[in-house]
Amino acid sequence: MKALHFGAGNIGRGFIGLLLSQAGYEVIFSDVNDTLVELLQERKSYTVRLANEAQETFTVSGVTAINGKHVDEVAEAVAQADLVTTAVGVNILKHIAGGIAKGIELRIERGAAPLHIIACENAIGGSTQLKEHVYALLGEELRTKADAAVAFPDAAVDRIVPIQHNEDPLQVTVEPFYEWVVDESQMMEGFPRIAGIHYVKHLEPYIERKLFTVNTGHCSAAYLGYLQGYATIQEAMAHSPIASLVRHVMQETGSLLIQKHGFDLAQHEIYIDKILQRFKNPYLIDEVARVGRSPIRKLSVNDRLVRPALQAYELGMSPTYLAMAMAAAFLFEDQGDTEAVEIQADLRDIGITQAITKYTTIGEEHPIHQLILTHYEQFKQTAIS
Ligand SMILES: NC(=O)C1=CN([C@@H]2O[C@H](COP(=O)(O)OP(=O)(O)OC[C@H]3O[C@@H](n4cnc5c(N)ncnc54)[C@H](O)[C@@H]3O)[C@@H](O)[C@H]2O)C=CC1
Ligand SMILES: O=P(O)(O)OC[C@H]1O[C@](O)(CO)[C@@H](O)[C@@H]1O
Repeated sequence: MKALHFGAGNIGRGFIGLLLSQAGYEVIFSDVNDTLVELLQERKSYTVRLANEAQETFTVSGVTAINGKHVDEVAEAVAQADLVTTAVGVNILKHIAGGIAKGIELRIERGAAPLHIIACENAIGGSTQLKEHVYALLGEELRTKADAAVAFPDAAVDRIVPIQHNEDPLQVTVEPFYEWVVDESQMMEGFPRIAGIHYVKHLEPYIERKLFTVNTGHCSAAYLGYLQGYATIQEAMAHSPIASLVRHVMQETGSLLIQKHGFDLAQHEIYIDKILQRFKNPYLIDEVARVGRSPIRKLSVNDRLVRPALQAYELGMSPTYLAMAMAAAFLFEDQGDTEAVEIQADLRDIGITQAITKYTTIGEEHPIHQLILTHYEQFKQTAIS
């Protein structure tokens, strides 16, 4: 069985590629990074190390790669695959849609078996978003045929894999924990289950619990850590006022999740505690710049800060800690991050009031807008204590 995975980066090699290989798939990566592609083609294997005391190491073998810049090669790989997965970044999905659309066309011409395409990105409805990009490239007749031949089940993926600075560019160090949840209600009948994936009938509670706890908490630690001058999440979380604020943010989203999805309070506290420990993992060095990356995406209406804040507000809560995290996001500067640079330019040109509305969609009349503004002004005056 062949799995074509888009994105031979940290999650691609350190999580999805590893799990699919262990489940018996021959993994073919598609990437636009020539070095990664050439090394995978040459060596056909790489190692994954667990970030714990034992430093257990796995060798993933029988893998190869194709260059994602060669669309016809990508299309042929899609046509021959038994499964397609992605971990390229949600903003990149539109760039891989062309090869996937051509591949689907080939599959339909050849009468190939049905295919599942699973986007493993930090986003609500990642596979659905990919489907929209792909379908936009197919004519009406092909779209109708694709409905019967291809499914795009949404997924939630959780494993912390920092940016790597290893001598061997293919080696990847990952935290021991992982969770991959797939919406089986969007799958086609008779598709073989993959060991290691948790299939659920309703994904929303799982993706919201993960995105609004792990990702909300993590980016809060990054933005607060940045304000305090820390370079890594481990350093930021060792500063107890930051660790305490991050817990408050997660408890705020926790109240929402418990009320909305009926999670058990005690179990959710345990979930939060475990995640705080994962952030502090002393065997990983996770840069604030990575975890805070793409602040425009992270401040957007359907992402980890604004979405839970608006939902909490609708349920009668005042999301003050989420507003604090958003305020900190507006102060995040990184010359290497085009989104952070764009926000800072807008702050100079249009000011914070209009920037809040522009990036979060939360208008000046909304109480959350005022909360963000208040925290922003406070952060500009005083350090976190
Ligand atoms: N690193 C982590 O801990 C986690 C990341 N994620 C999500 O996984 C996705 C990937 O994240 P990372 O692995 O950290 O990023 P990464 O930057 O390490 O990997 C992304 C890979 O995609 C490749 N790529 C870019 N454009 C491409 C294209 N057109 N075709 C094929 N490949 C292309 C890049 O060259 C890179 O190798 C993101 O959506 C992220 O939010 C989800 C859970 C955990
Ligand atoms: O990949 P993104 O969405 O930029 O955000 C980084 C996030 O990815 C993760 O590494 C894994 O979900 C989180 O630790 C972190 O919040």
